[in-house]
Amino acid sequence: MESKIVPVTGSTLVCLAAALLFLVGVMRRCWFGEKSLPPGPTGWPVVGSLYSLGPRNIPACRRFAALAAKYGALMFLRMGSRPTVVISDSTTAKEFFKSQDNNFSSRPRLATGKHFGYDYSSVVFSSGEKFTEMRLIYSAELLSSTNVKKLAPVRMEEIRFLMADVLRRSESERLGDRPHATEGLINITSMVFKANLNLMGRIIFSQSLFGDSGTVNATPKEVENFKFFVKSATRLVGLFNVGDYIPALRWLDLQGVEGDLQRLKPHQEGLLLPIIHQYRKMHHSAEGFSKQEDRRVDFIAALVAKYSTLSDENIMAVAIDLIVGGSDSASTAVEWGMTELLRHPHYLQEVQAELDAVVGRDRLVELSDCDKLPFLDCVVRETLRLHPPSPLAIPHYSSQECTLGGCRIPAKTTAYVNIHAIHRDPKVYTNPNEFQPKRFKTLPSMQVMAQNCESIPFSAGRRACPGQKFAFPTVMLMLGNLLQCFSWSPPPGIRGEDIDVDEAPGVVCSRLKPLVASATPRVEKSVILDHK
Ligand code: HEM
Repeated sequence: MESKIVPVTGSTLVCLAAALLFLVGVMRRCWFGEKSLPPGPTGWPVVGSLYSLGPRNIPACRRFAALAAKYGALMFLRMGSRPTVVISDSTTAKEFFKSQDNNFSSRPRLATGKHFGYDYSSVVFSSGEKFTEMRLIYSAELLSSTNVKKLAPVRMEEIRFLMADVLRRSESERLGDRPHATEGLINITSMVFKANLNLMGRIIFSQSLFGDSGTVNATPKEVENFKFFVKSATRLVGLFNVGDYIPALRWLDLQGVEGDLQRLKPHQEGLLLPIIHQYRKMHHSAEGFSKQEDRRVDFIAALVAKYSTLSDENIMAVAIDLIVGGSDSASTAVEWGMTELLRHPHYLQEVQAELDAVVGRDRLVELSDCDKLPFLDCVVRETLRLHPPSPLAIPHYSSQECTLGGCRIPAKTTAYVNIHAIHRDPKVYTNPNEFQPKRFKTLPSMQVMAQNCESIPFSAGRRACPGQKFAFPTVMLMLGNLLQCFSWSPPPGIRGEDIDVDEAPGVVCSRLKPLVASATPRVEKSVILDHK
């Protein structure tokens, strides 16, 4: 019989090579007992599972949770060319933070870290020695227990400004100053965001960006540009930028992310650079900072005075970390707290009854009251459980191959801790999708639940939020004072339970649409306005 010679084409070679690779893989596993990767979607060549995640208008934490329901609490997928694991329950999270905390304490290098983190030098975006150095500076100069105590009066002042703002607005509503009914409503989302941004501005460079507290040396245009920068930065940090996951496509900048990042640079630097230069000049002047009373809790002043090795860019990077990360997450928590209380008026009344009993109506709620307000504490914990502001934390990145849940995780894997999924685990929480603050009356303390990774709104391990000690009371005090000073009701014609809970897609999971409501003062004006 005549033997047929099959011509060797390019595609035959590719098939042969693929078969050979597969065989080698199987043999390695047989001979060396190599563990397999965690289960997960197969994905496509080049794009991996990037486009299998579902509609982009749904927050990524929900898309990952839907996939985890199919593949399990430890899931492996390729986001473009990046190997990625997603952790979706407390058992796996506990193992992750216990056995792999060091290994996964880096951050993947994404375009936002290059631009906002000035070449990955900020706390949020840095890895390795730079991260250790920056975290130490944070602890020493800003977020230690002593410093957090020093910041309390500044926070109280900004909370008072917020109450005064709401009061003014509610009065103009009642006096019918506004031609359209909706114009007089309180836009809780924007007012609380403004208050938190002002608070972070005060802490970082002694200036508020809105209103008249502090001393703004920048021109109104520079301030406007900076506000625009903060809003845009939050949006950009929240995107899955295709160029980060498929490096070959980076130059195409399909979503325009790199372009936007470049364009924002003058906006962010227009305000920050002159402040840093002014501080450097003051530091070298004969008077130094000693006579600048109002700068005593100012973070940039401390960095300029004590860390001469930090460049202007390093300092801008940490300022941006704090402004973008600190203001948006805390205001998101307050807006969700108000949303749920408006949806559940009996809880709103219960908090107000507790405030009346403990604080009374002739002063504002202060930090020293927080320990005596157990129901308000439950409301804040339940809000952070059901609506964690950073539901996927910030991606972690491994340096070495390791084992997790009995599976092999390759080196250089990106890890997402799905806090949203962990907080809705029916094994830990009954009716996990419902807002039931009372559940925390019987559940263990916040510390114990954090150690067990059952309640981790601030994440856990080495990269856990360093702002927690400041942020939790901030949320409690903003919410407490909004409820103490005002009676709240949904906009006319809308029932509480009909207020939507639609989420914006992004790293910080805020409301999709701003929360608006009617407010009527329930304390004398003087309680808010007359302050010695
Ligand atoms: C309710 C408010 C807040 C929540 C829920 C929150 C939550 C988080 C979460 C989940 C992370 C990621 C941790 C990880 O990657 O595993 C984080 C990181 C961070 N947060 Fe917060 N945060 C809040 C407020 C603040 C405030 C007020 C500040 C500053 C004063 C702050 C500063 C930071 C910084 C600098 C990081 C990066 C830490 C690192 O990369 O090592 N946060 N936060």
